[in-house]
Amino acid sequence: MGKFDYPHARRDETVVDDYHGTKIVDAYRWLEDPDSEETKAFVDAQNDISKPFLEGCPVRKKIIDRITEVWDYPKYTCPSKKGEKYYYFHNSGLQNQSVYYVQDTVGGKSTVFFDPNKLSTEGTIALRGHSFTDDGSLWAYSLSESGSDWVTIKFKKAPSAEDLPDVLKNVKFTSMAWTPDNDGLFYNRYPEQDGKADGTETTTNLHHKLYYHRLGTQQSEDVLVAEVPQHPRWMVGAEVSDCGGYLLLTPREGCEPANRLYVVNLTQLKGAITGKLEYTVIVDNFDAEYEYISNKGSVFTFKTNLKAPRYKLINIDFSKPEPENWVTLIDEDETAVLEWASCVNRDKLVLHYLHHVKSELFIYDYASGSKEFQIPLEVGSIIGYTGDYKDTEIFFKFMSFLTPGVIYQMDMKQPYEPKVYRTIEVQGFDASNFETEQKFFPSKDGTKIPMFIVHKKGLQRDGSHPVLLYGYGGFSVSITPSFSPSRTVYLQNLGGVFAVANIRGGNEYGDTWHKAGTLGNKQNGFDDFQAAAQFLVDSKYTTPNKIIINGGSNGGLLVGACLNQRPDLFGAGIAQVGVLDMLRFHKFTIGHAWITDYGSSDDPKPFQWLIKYSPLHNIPREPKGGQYSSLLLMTGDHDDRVVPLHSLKFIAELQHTLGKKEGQTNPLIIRVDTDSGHGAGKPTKKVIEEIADMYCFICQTVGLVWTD
Ligand SMILES: O=C([C@@H]1CCCN1C(=O)CCCN1C(=O)NC(c2ccccc2)(c2ccccc2)C1=O)N1CCCC1
Repeated sequence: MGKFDYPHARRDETVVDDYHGTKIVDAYRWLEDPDSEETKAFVDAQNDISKPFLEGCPVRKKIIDRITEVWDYPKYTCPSKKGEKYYYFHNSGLQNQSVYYVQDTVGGKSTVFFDPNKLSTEGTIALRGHSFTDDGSLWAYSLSESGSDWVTIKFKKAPSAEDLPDVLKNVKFTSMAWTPDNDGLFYNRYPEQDGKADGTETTTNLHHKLYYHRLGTQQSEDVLVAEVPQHPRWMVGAEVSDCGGYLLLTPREGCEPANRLYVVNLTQLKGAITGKLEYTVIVDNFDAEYEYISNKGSVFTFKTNLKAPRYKLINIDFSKPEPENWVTLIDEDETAVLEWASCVNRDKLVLHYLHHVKSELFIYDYASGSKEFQIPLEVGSIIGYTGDYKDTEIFFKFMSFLTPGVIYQMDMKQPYEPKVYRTIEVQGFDASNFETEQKFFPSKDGTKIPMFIVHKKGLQRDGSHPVLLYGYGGFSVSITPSFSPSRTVYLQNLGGVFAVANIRGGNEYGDTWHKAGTLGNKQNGFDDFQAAAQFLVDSKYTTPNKIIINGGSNGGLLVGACLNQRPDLFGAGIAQVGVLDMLRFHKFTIGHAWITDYGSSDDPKPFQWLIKYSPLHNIPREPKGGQYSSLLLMTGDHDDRVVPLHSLKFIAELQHTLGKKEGQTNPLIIRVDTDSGHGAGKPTKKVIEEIADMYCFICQTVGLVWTD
């Protein structure tokens, strides 16, 4: 590998911050301005290096053609009943966005209800959220452009799909809760801000507010119904109860599984909604999360982690809301984590548990909280579910590393008999040639960590195989088995082994597991991931120079931190839309919401945690093993979840520190895509291009060999 002639980037070492007495230089602070000519020139210069390198892959065309071929299979979601009709999303294979269909009966003739592909030539306008009225006669939907978190809410009649003229702008992280009379919708928006609000800006998002929009009026007439001016970071979620009688307000401060709980009795709300809503306080602390499931009159059921880190269901009677009157309906399980619950047919509950990272699905009697039935499942994940408190049927979608998808239908009457409604198939992929193992390995502190390993059957454990090791490790996000068509190309044609380490910080074993990978414990997750790699080496799957670590978002931080700490353990890393400047992340867009997992450098103790692992501030001058691993950073110009400046500053610092060293022959490059964001809603064309570039990168750095 020839050495790279990295672009020159101005270093301004006069930019020095004082963190509680510690001086920290921030030499690439100027890269925090996405609109400066200097930053744009830096991005172009970086793409001028990465693009030729990625396109130089000798098997690039084979990779693109095979990923495209294997991707081109029909995809479906579970049908869901709204009013008298059934709706489902379907992608014929390579459509940039899935299309929303409506039909009279399940499996009957269907027509297009909404096709986002018609809204833009490149498919960069995506459906981000949507909400039907309880009777299915109206549909509110939110659209995002180029991957930004900013959305525009629009409305249609259902099932006719006739457009309504209402348009709501400046909306982000929004609830969409209809009032029972279909009069209007509760939604969230931020105050107007100076400058751009298209996803390329870095402006911080504060003062999330709840408004009520009456259908048929202008947004300027919308009523501000709730705000928390004294807590600008708080976000005010809202939900209307199944019965339509209550509005639940659930303020949160960021991403912690914890919220306050206020309630408004909508039936007592005389006349129209004209101003701030009077609410009753049920919970006024962040000790736990309370997620609404359903209610019977004033008795409300919530999923909570209150003294139950693996979650449980409780009943709160709003006529006597004091905690001493709260009743546990379904207690916390000793090992499995309650992930979600749903009321169906008014008298049943469907509960989804994660048991050693595998899905379990149960039917409970709502009134008594007694378990009635366990739905038999293969080893894998339930990744889709539809059901309604007033309907008698449910649909659920099963997926695993080697199962593209199976949708089941089940009626809520005994004897419970789930029936296969639809099997999703991928032409040319024969799952019987592969196998999935689940292993448990000890981390640095002895904690047992689960890991899934997927590979061709009959694999010789001779240390010769490349391993793509994926991780996340934060924000109570569990990484469960899922099918990826492009991964079959890596397994089949590149002879790779794929592994997912369920490191601490996720929700795999409940909130204890989450907390064990956050704040002052964040290094536990990095230790877990490094131990995963060591386990794969010791078990003779691979050798360090054949391990590629990959993660996105918080997983991008994982990759950056682990490469800094153990460049000798990893041949390559791919960090997508990563959080890499841990001292300044909270200053941009919604970054302040992550303080719940990371802490803030504004406070002395969290500063001490952060400075120890922040990727930007811990690049090794003399990397263990002789050189830094091959690194590909990926980001997009409209990523306003994790702003691109993280990746720009990190690659600049890396190339400055290591790029000129004789021994640094591994590439240190970045790919900055345009009209692209954090990931949600990314058009299929861009998804395939991104994955192809990733495979081209690992082919050329770790030395994968293509076999047809
Ligand atoms: O993107 C992220 C993290 C991961 C999970 C969502 N997220 C976010 O940054 C989501 C940002 C907006 N947001 C909150 O700050 N709280 C959420 C929420 C979402 C998921 C989990 C917990 C809270 C919320 C607000 C109001 C009502 C309901 C929910 C929400 O949507 N990161 C990027 C890098 C580090 C973390």
